[in-house]
Amino acid sequence: MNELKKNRVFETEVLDLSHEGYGVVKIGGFPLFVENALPGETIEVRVTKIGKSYGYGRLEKIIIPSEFRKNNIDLDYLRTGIADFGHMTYEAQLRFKQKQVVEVLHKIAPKEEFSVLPIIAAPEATKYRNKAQVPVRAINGQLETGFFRKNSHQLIPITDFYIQNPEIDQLIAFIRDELRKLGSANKIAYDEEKRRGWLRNIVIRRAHHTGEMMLVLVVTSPQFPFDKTEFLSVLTENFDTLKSIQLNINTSNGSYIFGKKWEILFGQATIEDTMLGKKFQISAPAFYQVNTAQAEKLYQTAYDFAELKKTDHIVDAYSGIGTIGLCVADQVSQVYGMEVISEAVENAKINANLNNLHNINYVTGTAEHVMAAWLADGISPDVIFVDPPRKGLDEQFIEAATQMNARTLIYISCNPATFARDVVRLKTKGYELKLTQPVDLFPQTHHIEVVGQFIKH
Ligand SMILES: C[S@@+](CC[C@H](N)C(=O)[O-])C[C@H]1O[C@@H](n2cnc3c(N)ncnc32)[C@H](O)[C@@H]1O
Repeated sequence: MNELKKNRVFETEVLDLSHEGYGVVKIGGFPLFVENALPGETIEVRVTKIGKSYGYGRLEKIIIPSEFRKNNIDLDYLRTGIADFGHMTYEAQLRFKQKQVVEVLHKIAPKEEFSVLPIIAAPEATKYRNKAQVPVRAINGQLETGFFRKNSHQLIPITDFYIQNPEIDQLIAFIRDELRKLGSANKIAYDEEKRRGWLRNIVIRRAHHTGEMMLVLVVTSPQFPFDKTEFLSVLTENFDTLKSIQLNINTSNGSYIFGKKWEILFGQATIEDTMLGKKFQISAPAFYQVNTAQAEKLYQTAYDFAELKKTDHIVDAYSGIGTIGLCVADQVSQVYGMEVISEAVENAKINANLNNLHNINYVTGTAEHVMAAWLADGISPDVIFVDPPRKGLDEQFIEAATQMNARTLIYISCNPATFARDVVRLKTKGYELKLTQPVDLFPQTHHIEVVGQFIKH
C-alpha cells in the first residue's frame, strides 16, 4: 500500500465526523481530519499535514456522496467556521448532535443509564443570529469585512453571513461601502502584523423582538481618521433602528475583542429586547444568547424541569443580564444571582426595575466566591440554575452549591464534555442527573446546548 506522506492522494471511505464537523478517515490506521467530508462518503483525499497521532487532509474529489450532503453550500462558511455543519442537511445535523450528547455521557459514566430527550430543533435554521463580530482588514488595498479562516487571522471577505439576521449583514456591508469612500483602506483598517490602522472590528447586536440595533466600532484610537459627524449621520439616516453607536478603544495585541474604554457616539449605552414577555436592556459587553427565539425554548425547558413553587428561593448563577432569574421572578419568592461582568449585573438590576420585580438580589463576583459566601451567610435556595461558560462549573462552586440542600439543580450547558464531567462531580455530592434535553441553539454549527435536571437524593 501507498505510504502515508504529505501531498499523497488516497481513495478512502469517511468513517466518522469529528465534533467540529471534520470527516475522519484512516490511512493505514492513521487518522486524518478532512474538511467538507461526511461519514459514508468515498473520497479522494490529499494529505496536507501529518502530526504525531493525527493529521489533516484536503478533499480532492467526492466519489460517492452521502445522502445527507447539502449541495451548493458556499465553502467559505466551512473554511471560516461560520457554518461548519453547513454541508449537512438540517436533519443530519440534529441527529449528529443528539448522538454526541448520548456518547459523551456514556463515555464519562459508562455504567449509568441516562435519559436523553430528543433534541429540540430550531424553527429558523439560518438567519437566526442576533449578533455579529466581524474583523475589518485591508486586502490588496481594498477595505474588507468578513471572517477569519479557521485557526488563522487571514480574512475571507463575506457579505452574506448566512446565519445572521439579514439586517445585520446589510449594516456591515453599508459601513464597509461608506468606509471605502472615506479614505485609504490601509489607514482605516487595522493591520495586526504592523500594529497600525484604526478599525479592528465591527460588533452589531440586533434585538430579536424589538428590532433595535447597537453598533460598536472597536478601534485603536478615539480620533476618527475622517469626518465623524458626517459618517454618523449617514448611518443613522439609513438605519432608523440604530439606537446605540459606541466606540470601544482596544490598543492591546491580545485576542480579546473589547478594550476597557468606551465612548457613546449616538443614542444610549444599551438596546432593549424582550424574552418570554419580560423586557431586557442589554449593554455591549454583556452576554446575551445569540438565538433569541430558541433561547426562549431553552429557558422554558429549564423552568419545566425546575417545577417552581411560589414559595421557592432560587439562585441564577452565571446570570449575565439576569434573563433566567427575571423571567420567573414573579413565580417565586426570591431570586439571587451573580455574574462576573459588572456591566451585565447593572443591566440585571435595571431590568428588574423595568419589569417591576423587587424580590431580586444580583451581585457582581465570580460564582465560586459568591456561592461560598452565600453558603456561609446561611442562604438556602430551593432551586439552583447554573449557566456557566464552556469550561463548566468550578469545583469550589459545586462544593458550596451542593451544601445548600436545594431540591433541584438545573444545569444549562454550552459544552457537553464539561457538562458530562460535572454530572459525575455532582453525583458524588448527592445530585443525580434525571433528565437531559439537548436544544439546537446554533444550527449549521457544531455547537450544542444542553439542559440537565439534577435531583437531590
Ligand atoms: C453562558 S453565559 C450565561 C448568561 C445568562 N445566564 C444568559 O442566559 O444570558 C455565562 C455567563 O457567565 C459569566 N461568567 C463567566 N465566568 C464566570 C464566573 N467565574 N463567575 C460568574 N460568572 C461568570 C459570563 O460573563 C456570562 O455572562
